[in-house]
Amino acid sequence: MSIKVSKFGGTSLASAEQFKKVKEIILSDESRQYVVPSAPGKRYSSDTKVTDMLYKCHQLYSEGLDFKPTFDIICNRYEEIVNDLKLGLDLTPHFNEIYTTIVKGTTLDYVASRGEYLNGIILSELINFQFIDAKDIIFFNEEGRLDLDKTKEVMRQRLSNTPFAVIPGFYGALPNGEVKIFSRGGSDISGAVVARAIKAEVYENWTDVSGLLIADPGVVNNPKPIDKITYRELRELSYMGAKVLHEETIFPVLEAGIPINIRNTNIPTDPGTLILKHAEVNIEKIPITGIAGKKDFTVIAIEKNQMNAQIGYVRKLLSIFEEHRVSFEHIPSGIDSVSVVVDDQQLQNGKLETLVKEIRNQCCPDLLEVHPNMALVATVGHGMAYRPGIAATIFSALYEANVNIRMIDQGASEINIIVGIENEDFEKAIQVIYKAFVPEE
Ligand SMILES: Nc1ncnc2c1ncn2[C@@H]1O[C@H](COP(=O)(O)OP(=O)(O)O)[C@@H](O)[C@H]1O
Ligand SMILES: N[C@@H](CC(=O)OP(=O)(O)O)C(=O)O
Repeated sequence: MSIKVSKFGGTSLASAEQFKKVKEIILSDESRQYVVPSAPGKRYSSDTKVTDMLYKCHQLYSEGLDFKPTFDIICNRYEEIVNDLKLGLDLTPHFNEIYTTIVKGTTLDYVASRGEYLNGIILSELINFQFIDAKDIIFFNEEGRLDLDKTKEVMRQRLSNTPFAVIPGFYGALPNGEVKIFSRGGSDISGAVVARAIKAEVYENWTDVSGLLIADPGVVNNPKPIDKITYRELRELSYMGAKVLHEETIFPVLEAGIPINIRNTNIPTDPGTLILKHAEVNIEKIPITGIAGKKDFTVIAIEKNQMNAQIGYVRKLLSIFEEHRVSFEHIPSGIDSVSVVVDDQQLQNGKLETLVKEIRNQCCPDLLEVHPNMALVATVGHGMAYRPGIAATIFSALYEANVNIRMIDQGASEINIIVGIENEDFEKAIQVIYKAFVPEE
């Protein structure tokens, strides 16, 4: 029988009202056997996610400050949900255990994971599915990377005896049994792991939008949804900032070819977006699949006469980044020039100054310039390889909007054109590229 794995994001489980919608969705289709919840997210734009409050509790405790008021707000949020759902569930023993574990000096991962843990307990009670703690079936190795083989084996065994279960997202266990979380937004990965282990027919990812949209709805007004998209296009878009799915979500399901279906909890009749190995490209209609971007990068630009003839020059340059454990996003290059694009988060605490000094010493460039406050905008789509003029359309749209392009990079895959622009031009750039490709209704 075909089985669906359904992950519900924080916005889908932010209040009792949202829990009721989730219950209806799950119980309306009995193939929805495994459910992966996130922690309660924002109920309105100025609200705070429970996960953020849990991080805050850990931070306050670590600084020797009183975390009880923040902890109480978290407990009240869960109690409100339980009361409004009229569940005869007493979460007090769980709250007490979490509180005393924090006071004993536990890890950030344990504290952050409790949002999903508590939501899992509530949801399992509401829909009458068994609760399975993710730490018993999702495993990380010593280095903190997901151990998919062990996870698949243990999870398959466990789920074969449990036809209907709720498995909290976002965390698993290290070999020593300690809780370990994925990076932020990682419940998406938990859902993909469960789907892979049981070879689900589909991995449903329920959120607050009707699928992946051509651009971020916070930047473009009412962007069109994408019906179908390939795993690779999704990977490019989510890596470049389309935050509806965690950028690593595709890896567990990729090889097995399990489709991902992004759906809207608030409008469950909408078909959403299907993410597949191959998707037909209708380049006549809209020749691109999506646009995404991120702010806050720095470009370190280097010029050296006859760089192309100096064997090992770029290797020497990149080894400086490696030595200082700084990863880079792109390295666009010319004959006598090369630029290294780095996320600002990698350059804090004096790292930028150290890198610049080392590059000057070891690579003796003719010119070294640092361009801060850069944003990257990626226009993605398989159709690009088949239709000329895509780059020209992007560049003329940006030119007409007076956006200064500082860097251009087209990966070897030909499904992605990335431009580097000033942070302040970020929104405008996405809006004009969208307008250039998507015909108005
Ligand atoms: N290209 C895009 N398509 C759809 N949503 C996007 C896109 N870019 C950014 N988003 C944002 O992602 C949000 C959903 O992701 P997230 O807040 O993590 O949801 P959840 O809580 O369900 O996991 C949407 O509300 C939307 O604002
Ligand atoms: N609650 C975690 C994990 C997660 O995936 O959440 P969401 O599904 O709401 O993005 C976070 O905020 O990072």
